[in-house]
Amino acid sequence: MTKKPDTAAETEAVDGTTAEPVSKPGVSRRGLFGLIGVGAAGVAVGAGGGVGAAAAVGSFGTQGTSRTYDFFGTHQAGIVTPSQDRLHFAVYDMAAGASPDDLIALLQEWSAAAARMTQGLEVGETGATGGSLLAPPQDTGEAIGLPASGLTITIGFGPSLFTAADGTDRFGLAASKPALLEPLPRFSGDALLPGATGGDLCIQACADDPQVAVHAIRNLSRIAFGRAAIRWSELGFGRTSSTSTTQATARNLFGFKDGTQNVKAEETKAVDEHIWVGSDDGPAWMAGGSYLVARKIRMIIETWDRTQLQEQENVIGRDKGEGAPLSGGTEFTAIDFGAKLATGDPAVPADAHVRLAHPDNNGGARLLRRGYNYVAGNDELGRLDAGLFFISFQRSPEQFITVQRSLSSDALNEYIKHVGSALFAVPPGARAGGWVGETLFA
Ligand SMILES: C=CC1=C(C)c2cc3[nH]c(cc4nc(cc5[nH]c(cc1n2)c(C)c5CCC(=O)O)C(CCC(=O)O)=C4C)c(C)c3C=C
Ligand SMILES: [Fe+2]
Repeated sequence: MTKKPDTAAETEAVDGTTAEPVSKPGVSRRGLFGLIGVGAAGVAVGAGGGVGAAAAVGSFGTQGTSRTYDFFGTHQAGIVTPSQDRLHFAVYDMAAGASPDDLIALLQEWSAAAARMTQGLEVGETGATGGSLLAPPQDTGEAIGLPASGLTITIGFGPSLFTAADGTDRFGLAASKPALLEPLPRFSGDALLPGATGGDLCIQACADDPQVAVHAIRNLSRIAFGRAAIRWSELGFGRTSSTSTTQATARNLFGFKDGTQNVKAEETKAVDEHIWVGSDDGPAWMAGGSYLVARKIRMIIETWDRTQLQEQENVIGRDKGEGAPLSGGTEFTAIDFGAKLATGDPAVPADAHVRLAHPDNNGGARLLRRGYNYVAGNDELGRLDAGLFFISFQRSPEQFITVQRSLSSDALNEYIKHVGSALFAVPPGARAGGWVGETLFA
């Protein structure tokens, strides 16, 4: 298997934010911390500011894994940022009795810690080992020696943060709730589990090193202690979408190229039209933000693996090797939905996934998909508990709802089961030194 090299680190920013991918060889937490500790002259370490210092690197080497993305910017990083290899996605519920001030303080502390971790710095000034021997360290320490690894941290607000299930306005936010921020409707075939559904807040941590992503969620959860606790979380590997034309298309667990027709960061007009909330969309605090849909989709791997190749290709509507549409051409050839086989049947079947998901079939709706594979061992029958942790960003939840409704007759449904679901409003990025959610509380 050959893969195009990932050149994102060498390209200019595709994020539409200040979150430029910057390759900084040789910068690791241990090295930075050492430099900070001795007050190294000329080394800028402001929150979100990169540090250009040479130091020992962790076990993952320098190239590719040392890239950094600014936490601060017009939009939050982790949306049009070239999708990293790994995900740790965590959903939190606020503690019973938590006050509006607790929520504000939490968002401020999360933002400050995120700004440091995304630059490859430890949480807190004294980090994992520089503080008092009589106090718990500020940082948990498992990322010492590891570079930033392209870490992005993206924070979102669930419907229940604004109005609890019992109608309570716990944080005085009910009047600020976006009209469309409601739990997603029930879709045909949904088999949702409470342990992978809903929640007050989400954090999407993506990185090219799983330990860096897990370290981020662990430390943010630790900061939340007493104010919010994890409701459910998911680990993902092997990005199933490319979000930049600089990236090769990856494959999902069914072995198909996934993300070919994704919205890509370089399509700036499409990104503005389909992904970022506009200033006239309302509410004002969401301008520059987006909506995140998470769907945990179990894939019935064993059934799929016993299915003929031709059937697999008909289900998707593309060939398995090249990823080309069944109407002909190569991977990026536009699909010709009118093309017919010699038999007179459509080349791309009426119930093929790509036909039903295509914007032409959905009033022009497009999504920025940013999902990951997951494998959580096996079930009691020895079947893989595996699938796609689907994430999409869109300007309005309606875009996802339209496409998902269209997929009710998808041939793929025989091989998948939606077991988790959540929707979050992702506010715009924070100004330098500010915090995510500041516009909501302004
Ligand atoms: C509601 C949105 C979508 C869900 C849920 C979804 C699940 C899902 N998809 C695949 C595999 C593929 N999807 C592909 C394309 C594709 N999928 C969606 C949306 C959802 N997919 C869209 C909008 C598109 C693009 C359609 C187009 O414009 O042509 C493809 C083809 C390659 C590609 O273009 O990305 C594959 C393969 C699985 C396995 C899955 C659930 C487990
Ligand atoms: Fe799909």
